[in-house]
Amino acid sequence: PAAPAPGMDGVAAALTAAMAEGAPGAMARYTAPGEVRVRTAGVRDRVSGAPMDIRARFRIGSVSKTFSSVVLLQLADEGRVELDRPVDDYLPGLLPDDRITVRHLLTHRSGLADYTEAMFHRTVPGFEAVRNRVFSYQELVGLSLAAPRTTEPGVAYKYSNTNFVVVGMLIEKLTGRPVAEAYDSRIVKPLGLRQTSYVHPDTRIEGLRVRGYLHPDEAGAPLVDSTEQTASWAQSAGAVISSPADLNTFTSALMGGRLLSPAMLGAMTTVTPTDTANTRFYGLGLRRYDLSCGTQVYGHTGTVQGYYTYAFSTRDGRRSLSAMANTSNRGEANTALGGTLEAAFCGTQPA
Ligand SMILES: C[C@@H](NC(=O)[C@@H](C)NC(=O)CCCC[C@H](NC(=O)C[NH3+])C(=O)[O-])C(=O)O
Repeated sequence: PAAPAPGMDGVAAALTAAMAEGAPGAMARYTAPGEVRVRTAGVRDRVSGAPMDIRARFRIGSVSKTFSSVVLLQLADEGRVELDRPVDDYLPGLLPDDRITVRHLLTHRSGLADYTEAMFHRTVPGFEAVRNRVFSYQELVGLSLAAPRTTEPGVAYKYSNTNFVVVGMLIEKLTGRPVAEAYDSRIVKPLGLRQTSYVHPDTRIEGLRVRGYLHPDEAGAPLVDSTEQTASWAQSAGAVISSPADLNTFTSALMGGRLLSPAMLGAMTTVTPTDTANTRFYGLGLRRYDLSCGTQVYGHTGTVQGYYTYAFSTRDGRRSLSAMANTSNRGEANTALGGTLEAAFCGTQPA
């Protein structure tokens, strides 16, 4: 039997709490030198009753932003893009303000409005309106530019999916190839991520999958199975599909220095605070959470219809956690799932 793992009891409690808040199922995978620990809870399919399965694939939402950031930072390492140059130098005329730099996109300091706020103001109607639609990057940027900018460039942090849509456009302009090929050749293949794919605009999750269930805005209304969608509203800001093991491999490899030069990883992990409590930070397409035990973890969170994701590692990449619950539009479930971080990295017992 495995050695006692108090942290994993806390992880299991967090998964149970996420279910109590409305997730049909949840799971987490924790890796440390010489150990892999797994907890699963509930179901991955409410109709068949199939139990949650740690091998299953799901939509990782904005954890995709870290994949996109890694590709762009590799291009910066290769001298093919400069972070402090205006986006206008690379995508002339796309943005209305040539003071917006590449770094402003990666740090959410561009001031470009987030088109998803209007798109998903009404959760289920908004989702149903776009779940089978295919958008061009240009259309998504157009939706953003129809709304007022949120800040002068560089002045303040304001999270916006638009920033990583433009990052996707930059990657395709600089490489001359679709962003899917960049993920594949620069991350998926080198790290052997067999469960990770970018299939936009295909709506299916191939293979062993977790079905996602969206909570409507109306209390008591039935869950909506949101598994199949193009995720075209998100693309390079949120359309990657992966698994717990692949997310552990990805965040560990990133923080362990396998994907970027030490200088570029240093730039990526140079953060500014995003909360008043000074425990949440953002770098370049990367979040930092400062946990109660003093451990700092780096990675990203994800929210896409039917799926909440956390994928984080310690700064040296030696310890990593990925966690998922197959629901969304239910903040309490997301917060409960987030409890896996403190439990796993700080070894806390259940509350
Ligand atoms: C915040 C998160 N961001 C992401 O993962 C990106 C890709 N997702 C969003 O911007 C949320 C879109 C609406 C989700 C929908 N909500 C609504 O429709 C609300 N009316 C839902 O909860 O499924 C992150 O960076 O961690």
